[in-house]
Amino acid sequence: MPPAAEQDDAHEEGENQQLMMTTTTKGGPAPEGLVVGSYCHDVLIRGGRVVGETLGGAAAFVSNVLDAAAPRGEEQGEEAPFVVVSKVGDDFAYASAPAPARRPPLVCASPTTSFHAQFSDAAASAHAPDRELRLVCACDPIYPADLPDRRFAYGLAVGVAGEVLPETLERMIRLCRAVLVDAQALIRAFDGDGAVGHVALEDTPYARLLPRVAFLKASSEEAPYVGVETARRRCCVIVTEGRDGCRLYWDGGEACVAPFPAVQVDPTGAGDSFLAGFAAGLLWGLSATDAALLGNFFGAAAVAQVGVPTFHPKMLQALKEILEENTTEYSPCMNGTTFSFERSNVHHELHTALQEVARLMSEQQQADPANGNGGDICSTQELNSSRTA
Ligand SMILES: Nc1ncnc2c1ncn2[C@@H]1O[C@H](COP(=O)(O)OP(=O)(O)OP(=O)(O)O)[C@@H](O)[C@H]1O
Ligand SMILES: O[C@H]1[C@H](O)[C@@H](O)[C@H](O)[C@@H](O)[C@H]1O
Repeated sequence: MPPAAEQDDAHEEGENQQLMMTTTTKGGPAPEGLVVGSYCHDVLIRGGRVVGETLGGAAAFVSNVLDAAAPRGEEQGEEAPFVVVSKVGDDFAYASAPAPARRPPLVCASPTTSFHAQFSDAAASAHAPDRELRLVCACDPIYPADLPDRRFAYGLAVGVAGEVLPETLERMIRLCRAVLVDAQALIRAFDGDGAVGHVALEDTPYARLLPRVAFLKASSEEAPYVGVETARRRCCVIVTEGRDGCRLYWDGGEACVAPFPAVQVDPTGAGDSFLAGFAAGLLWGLSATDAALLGNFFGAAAVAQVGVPTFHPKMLQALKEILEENTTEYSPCMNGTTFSFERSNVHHELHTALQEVARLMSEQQQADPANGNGGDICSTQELNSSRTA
């Protein structure tokens, strides 16, 4: 007997089933998500010296943003409805940090995934890599059997060290109606020293799954390995462009979405926070191009703080009001067989309102940089030399 959640797979195959997501009227339960990818240890190094140690892993940044911005139904209490499947070792140092404390990882015999991020002293340009990453330890992969045996409205595949296996992504696609994937989960390769490189997506076993993925996000560094022109015929591709914002490419159209201003102190987690903000925007019922504004908003918020950012409750309240004003139903753009991609008539208003919140947030951080440091041990001052305008 197949697991309960897979019993009706047979009739769904060939129906592009993950593009089907029912509309939920506001006031009803908000759609539940599945986030797959491991938390990790990030060691930040500059000039041969450790300048910070922080919680990392896309799952940590993603949980943080979904908790801040995903809609939640009145009955669903304080926490946004999503499950995280993540693996760490018993050396994991951040079990009591908010994201892992709320959604604890599976603890296994291998050590926690750990990255050394080497920051260059040269001022980062918008697209050049501003750090070199080296994988120092890799925890166990996440297997299909590690995923819960039930259905989810949406899934986020956000591995950092190849832990989301092709068969795990395939199972996510079966369990979730819409799957959003970070290309870094699919195309990273590590040399003998752990240095992070990339392989062409087309040469990986993930390529055949693309037509069943809703959105694929890649950084501008990863985009050439994704092959945007081929990939956009299979799913919507979003390329993030650092302080220049992002671009969306779908079959038949594309859009450029403006960034928000930020004083960058640590670029880590910008892409992760972008993807979660984008997913939250879709969940609120925005079109993909409008949802990318929320992605850019959270990407900018991420770079302004070291490690997983903290958000001021007043900022979150303002954001909720803006989203409630500009949307009518959860996920109406995910019904039927097509997403809505185009810029809508709320785009401009949404951008202006979010810009005002971003401005207040940035003023607050400038006035009290300790606020923005989220309690991490890395000195903002030390990383400030990588500031971008
Ligand atoms: N300096 C910045 N100013 C404003 N917004 C930024 C800045 N850097 C990044 N962002 C926002 O964050 C998004 C993601 O950034 P980026 O393209 O650098 O991702 P990334 O390279 O995948 O990041 P990471 O691997 O560190 O998570 C951008 O599309 C943009 O919206
Ligand atoms: O914590 C970070 C973050 O999740 C980044 O997005 C990823 O590129 C790094 O590998 C990871 O260490």
